[in-house]
Amino acid sequence: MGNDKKKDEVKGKGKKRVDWCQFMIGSASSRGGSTERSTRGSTTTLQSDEDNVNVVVSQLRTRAENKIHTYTILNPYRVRPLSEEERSRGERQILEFPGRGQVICSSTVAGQKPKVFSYNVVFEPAASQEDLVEYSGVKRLLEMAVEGFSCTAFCYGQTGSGKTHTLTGPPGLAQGKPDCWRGDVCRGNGSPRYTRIERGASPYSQEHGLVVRSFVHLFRLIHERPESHFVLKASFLEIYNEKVIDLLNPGTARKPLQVRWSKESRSFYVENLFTVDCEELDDLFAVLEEGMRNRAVGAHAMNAHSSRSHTLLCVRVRRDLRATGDVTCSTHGKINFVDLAGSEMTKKTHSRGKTLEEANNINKSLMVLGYCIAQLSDGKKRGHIPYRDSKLTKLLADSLAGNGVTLMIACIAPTRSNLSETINTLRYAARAKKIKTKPIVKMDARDALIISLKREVDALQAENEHLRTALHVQTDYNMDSYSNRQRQTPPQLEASKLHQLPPSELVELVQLYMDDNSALRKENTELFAMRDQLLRDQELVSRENERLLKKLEDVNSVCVRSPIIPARPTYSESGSSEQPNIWTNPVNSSSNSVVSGDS
Ligand SMILES: Nc1ncnc2c1ncn2[C@@H]1O[C@H](COP(=O)(O)OP(=O)(O)OP(=O)(O)O)[C@@H](O)[C@H]1O
Repeated sequence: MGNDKKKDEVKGKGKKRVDWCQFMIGSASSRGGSTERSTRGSTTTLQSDEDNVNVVVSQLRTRAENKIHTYTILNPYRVRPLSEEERSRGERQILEFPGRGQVICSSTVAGQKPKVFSYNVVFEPAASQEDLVEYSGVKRLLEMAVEGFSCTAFCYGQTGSGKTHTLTGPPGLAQGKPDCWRGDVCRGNGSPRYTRIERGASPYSQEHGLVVRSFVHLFRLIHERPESHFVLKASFLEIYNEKVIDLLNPGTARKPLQVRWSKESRSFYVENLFTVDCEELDDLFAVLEEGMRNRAVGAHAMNAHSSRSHTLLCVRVRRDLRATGDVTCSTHGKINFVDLAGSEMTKKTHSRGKTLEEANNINKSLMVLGYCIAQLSDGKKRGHIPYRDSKLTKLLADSLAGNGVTLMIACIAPTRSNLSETINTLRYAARAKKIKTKPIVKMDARDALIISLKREVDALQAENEHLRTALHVQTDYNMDSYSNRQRQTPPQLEASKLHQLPPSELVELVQLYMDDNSALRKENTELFAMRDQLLRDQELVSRENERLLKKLEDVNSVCVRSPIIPARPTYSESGSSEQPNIWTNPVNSSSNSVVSGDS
């Protein structure tokens, strides 16, 4: 009851935004052509050749969809522009972008060589939020979530490097107009530096980040699949000082939620986390708005609106679709958006008191994440992975090494004063690039079983059709041969007339019955032998069918999304004698040999 009221409260907050959402959808699609300009045009904001980007995305497509089961984590990185404050201090951008996904960090020590890092996708300071959505691979991630994969997009990097900006835009945008901050105390912690965002109408903004744009794209994908029924549920939590707090139910700040291990799904989950059914795009916006308003934000020397917690916004996508015939199955995909709190050098941020405690907790959990990434990326001597050492790594375990697909966006600041943190982030990213995950579609065990049984039944029906055809020919032939060659059916007499027959005719009749009986017994033995032979043949056919079905499934799974191969293999037409028919019973020849043996 309380939950329902809360759901209505959260969802109701998004309702008045209908115009904004519709406008967003219209605007986003109408702007589709302009992205080309930003990658190829004179400004060259996205510093990577398009082919490179496409290679990344198509690798993801081929591997995940064809269930080849290894996938390298995508990790583009984004360099934020110099801030006004940095400019006023006379700081300069020290990163160079020579092209082909390279970034050069000039050394601060005289005579030392500059460090060169190389990536698939680099977003230079002038890259727009739209570029990020178009070329980071997040659209592909959303498609995969709709198809039933577990996907995660997260931003990491030092404090003030632009993680929150990349995910949700400038401070306050996801909740209302930017820069509409008040001096309210957030979450009653007594610190005047903690601010609460004033709500207000938020018109469409170019500054909206990955999350809002992803929501719009997600709904577009759903509308493009009218054959399926979708159910979306969203949750939003934060990990603040190693405590899990439900951002849609901030009362949990007093009684943090527990992270538990599920034996069934073999992953960690948050107990009693509030989830909201999202039937409309507005509902998702409402979840984002509510969560962003409740998250812990603070100020320190390096960022006036610094996130003091890690947040995880999860949208679960259940898809009910007709699998084969009248069987419906459900896939369970999800997309997580994770905004990590930034690593901090407390000397630089001048953290004290509460901010210092937060910084220590943030740094500790990021250090555990770093260990996990280092272990996972070391393919050969992969040892114990310390997921259990922090709440963050417990909740990201599945994204990092499980059955998920992950996009890690490394955010970096361009100035000399941040060089050592920048190099750390780039090293982190280089390690993360080596991690492999094994994406699989999540499906109900019951649904998966029904589908496989249905397939088996279809295959057996086809097989039986073959066998029935083959058996008809043999049975008719054999019955004919018996009646022609061996059996002389005795005349049918009524029992009452038997005693009227003369003894000689009676002897003859008994003889006839004895012959017929022995012929039938012989026929019976031969039919049994034939039945055994057919059972053996059937066994062979079944095995062959199983093999062919497996092959067919393999071929199908390889072809199903390939742009060059038709979605389904074309079976050879019945009239064509050149190509072997995939359904031809390979044991026909052995069945025939039974027949020829008999004749
Ligand atoms: N690409 C960008 N374009 C314009 N401004 C940006 C960009 N990236 C970041 N900024 C600005 O830089 C400031 C710091 O960014 P942001 O708060 O997103 O950093 P952060 O990495 O999330 O920091 P923290 O870890 O402390 O939360 C913000 O004012 C933000 O609007």
